[in-house]
Amino acid sequence: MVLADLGSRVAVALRKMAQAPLVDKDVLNEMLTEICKALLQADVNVAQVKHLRESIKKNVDVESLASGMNKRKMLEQAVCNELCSMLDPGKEPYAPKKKQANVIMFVGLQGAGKTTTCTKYAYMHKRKGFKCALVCADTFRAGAFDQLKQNATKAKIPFYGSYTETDPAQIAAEGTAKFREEGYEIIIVDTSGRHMQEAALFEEMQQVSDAVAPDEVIFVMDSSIGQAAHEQASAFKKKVAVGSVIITKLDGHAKGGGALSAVAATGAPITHIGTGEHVEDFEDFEVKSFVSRMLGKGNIAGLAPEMMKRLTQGNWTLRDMREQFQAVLKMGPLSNIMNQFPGMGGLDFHESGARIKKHHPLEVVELLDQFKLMATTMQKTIKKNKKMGKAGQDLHNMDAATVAQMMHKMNPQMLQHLGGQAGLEQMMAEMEKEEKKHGKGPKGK
Ligand SMILES: Nc1nc2c(ncn2[C@@H]2O[C@H](COP(=O)(O)OP(=O)(O)OP(=O)(O)O)[C@@H](O)[C@H]2O)c(=O)[nH]1
Repeated sequence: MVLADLGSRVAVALRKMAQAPLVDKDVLNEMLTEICKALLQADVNVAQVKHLRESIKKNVDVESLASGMNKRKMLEQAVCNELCSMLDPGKEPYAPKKKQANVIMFVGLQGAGKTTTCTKYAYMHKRKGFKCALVCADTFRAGAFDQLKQNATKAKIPFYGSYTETDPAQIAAEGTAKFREEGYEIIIVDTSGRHMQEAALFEEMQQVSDAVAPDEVIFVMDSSIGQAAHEQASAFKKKVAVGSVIITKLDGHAKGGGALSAVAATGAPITHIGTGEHVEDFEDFEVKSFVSRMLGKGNIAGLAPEMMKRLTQGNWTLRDMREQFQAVLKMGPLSNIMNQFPGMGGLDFHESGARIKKHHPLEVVELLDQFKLMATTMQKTIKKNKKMGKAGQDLHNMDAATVAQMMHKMNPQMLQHLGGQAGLEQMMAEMEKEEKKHGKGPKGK
């Protein structure tokens, strides 16, 4: 996802600033300009970027930075805090309660992923022990009921809908009443997608809301919506009481910044993110860990030091990989583990995890080859950079030819997932840091 690109661009700007011999107002301004440019290009709302810039300028004391040792850390923290406060409206989302009916209404633009997300939400809560049911109040899109029916059946969740009734408020009222009577705890009402220009549909959404009196309204937003996100989110908020937000399709190549900054328009917290088309591709959203993952501040040390050590030292054998995979599988979904690695936040390991579990020899070999290629390429480049380091050149200033050569060698899909050149550079820098920590760095460094 492009958000990983944003993270590495912010990290590059911070690093450049930390390397400056003297940090004065000009250097700070230059860094902020670069960060703001990156944020705008990721579709973060213009007003919010302006606010972030002003707030950092106000809160960071350039004089103390000039004499302090931890310039980069301090600024990184300031940027991190600002991004967190942008994503955190400081409000607790609605928490469904057991042993009572919680009616949750889903709203959003056409194609945002509401129907898919309704099932994901129901499935997640079902696994937490709630008795869940789905109501299809989308009479606008032909096939909407069939889609919900299909998803619900697959996830073994009861559903309600109609092929003949055309009034969505009527269906919603009937469905919720039926499930209330049957003692369901989470009753999810899926509504049709609409644009703010479609006044009649907005009216209809309000009628559905009046008919079911939801305990919570969830606004579902596609991460690729861009700068329009703010305006659309505000329009929904004006009509119904949006209590929380779910951002979908964060697995794709969307810039993401627009949807994230729309949180400010609704004043509602993001509770979950959609990361794929499958029912399990759904994660809880936690602001701090999301921002630090986005900025590439993963947690290698705490999670898989042995794995990283072997990779950076070049002792990466097929046997090692098999053992590592087995250990990793015990720890949870592979995507969760790999996302802890700086620079790997955008990699799609969902498929990989599924493939290992199947244990088909050919598929496992193909997967291992993919990793081996990456490990070898990284190792070679790190060695090359050690030489460059002796010649007074640093990894961070790796010449374009080296990067181009490396990009050429890598599987284009993997490269894309790594966030392109910027993501790759950042990952290499983090690996070099790890290597130094393990005492294998070039002499005198
Ligand atoms: N990659 C990816 N695709 C998703 C995600 N969520 C939904 N989709 C896909 O997005 C498309 C639209 O999703 P729907 O659930 O039909 O959207 P909707 O908001 O109900 O659509 P309307 O009823 O027309 O408003 C489908 O092809 C889904 O599979 C996600 O998190 N990642």
